[in-house]
Amino acid sequence: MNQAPPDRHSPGAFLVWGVAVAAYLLAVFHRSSLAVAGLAASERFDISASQLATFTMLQLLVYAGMQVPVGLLVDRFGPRAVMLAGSTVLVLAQTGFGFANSYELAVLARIFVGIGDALTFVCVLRLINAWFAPRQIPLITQITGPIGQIGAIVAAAPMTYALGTLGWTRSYVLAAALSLVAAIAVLIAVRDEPSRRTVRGPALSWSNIKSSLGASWSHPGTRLGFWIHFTTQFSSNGLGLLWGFPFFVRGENTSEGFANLLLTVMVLAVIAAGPLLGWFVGTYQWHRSTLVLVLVWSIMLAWAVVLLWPGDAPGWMLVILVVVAGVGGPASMIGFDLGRTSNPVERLGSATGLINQGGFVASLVLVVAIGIILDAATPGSSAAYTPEAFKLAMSFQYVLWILGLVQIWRYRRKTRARLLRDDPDYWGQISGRGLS
Ligand SMILES: N[C@@H](Cc1c[nH]cn1)C(=O)NCC(=O)O
Repeated sequence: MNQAPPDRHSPGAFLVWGVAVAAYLLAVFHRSSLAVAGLAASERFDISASQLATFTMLQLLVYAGMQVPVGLLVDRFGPRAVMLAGSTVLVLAQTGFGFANSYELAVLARIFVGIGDALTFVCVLRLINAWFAPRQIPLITQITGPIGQIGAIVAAAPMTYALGTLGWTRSYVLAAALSLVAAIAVLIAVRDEPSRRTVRGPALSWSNIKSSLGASWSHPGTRLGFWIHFTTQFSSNGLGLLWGFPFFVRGENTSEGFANLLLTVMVLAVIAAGPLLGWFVGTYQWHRSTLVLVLVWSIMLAWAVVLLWPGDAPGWMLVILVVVAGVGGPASMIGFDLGRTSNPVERLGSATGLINQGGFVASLVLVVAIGIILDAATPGSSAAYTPEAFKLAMSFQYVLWILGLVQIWRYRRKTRARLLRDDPDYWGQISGRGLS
């Protein structure tokens, strides 16, 4: 007889989750710790703006490229071991970045920051699945994403202060020390499952890898998760990671102070929206992708108003834009919920890794495309980009949205059909509350 799923989390779940989320928050902190150090980095390594942007692009590239291997590692060695490796790599990489005295060494260190960062998030989701009851998982997952994003805020002011008072090397070594504390906490407090400190999956042979990835990817729910992640988060990532500040200041003629305020409001919207979306996803499972469609249309509409506004869009409209675009961040977490309900727990790592590539690939394409369009639309080698060039560059987002929406539409139909085929009673079990 099938056992009913537990209704409550296991004892100790919040301790394990708290430590894992702290390690993830620190990973986001390291990911973002260069954003405020741009000027100091330019001076230290004697580099141009495009060399500086290379750091961000490389980090995104490494992060996205690592997701599938990381997912496989989590399924093989369990989240505890992989998370421990992630925190350790971050300690070494940030220390290396602190001592790097050439651009090449700094790039190498940043690549390892990307690797350590990539090793963390998939583990957190796997731990949530092992420790919480199925009905709690959507909410806890949705809260996790935004809490992690607080790392980006924490990176801003304290890092600026540390760089100003302690100098480059000591600031980055101090930042590295935080992840050393996280590594020790993971070692002591995290267990892969309530009943076992460590779990081990099948050996990583080619045939196992092929069958695990093949099985995850062939389920339309994993693909739907990928395209949801792809379509929802690139707009806020593009603004937050690189282009938001220059777009507001040069493209919309705001003051620098207001541009910073807009980026802060965006992070606050991310944090506030997480629990609301978590509640919705947990309550209306059947309507997960409908919510995503409505949110993506809203983001597209807000951008259309700003880009088509004659002259500069008013400040209040820019506030609406960052709030609506910001909600896309937590909305991308819905992709992971699709991965969860479409894959058995032994394949959750690889499914999560596949899905998590989506948003970061889209963000990378956007960040690069905006740079290329800005350069092409600006005469000579000048970096004095005009508002018109910015409007054209930001319009590139519609290419990604249209591609993403078509794929979401296709795979949501297939996912619904597959879930009902696998379990004809699925609708009966969740009706009134909700599918994809
Ligand atoms: N979508 C993000 C998380 C998020 C939640 N709210 C805003 N952003 C995501 O994919 N996270 C993975 C990671 O490593 O950060």
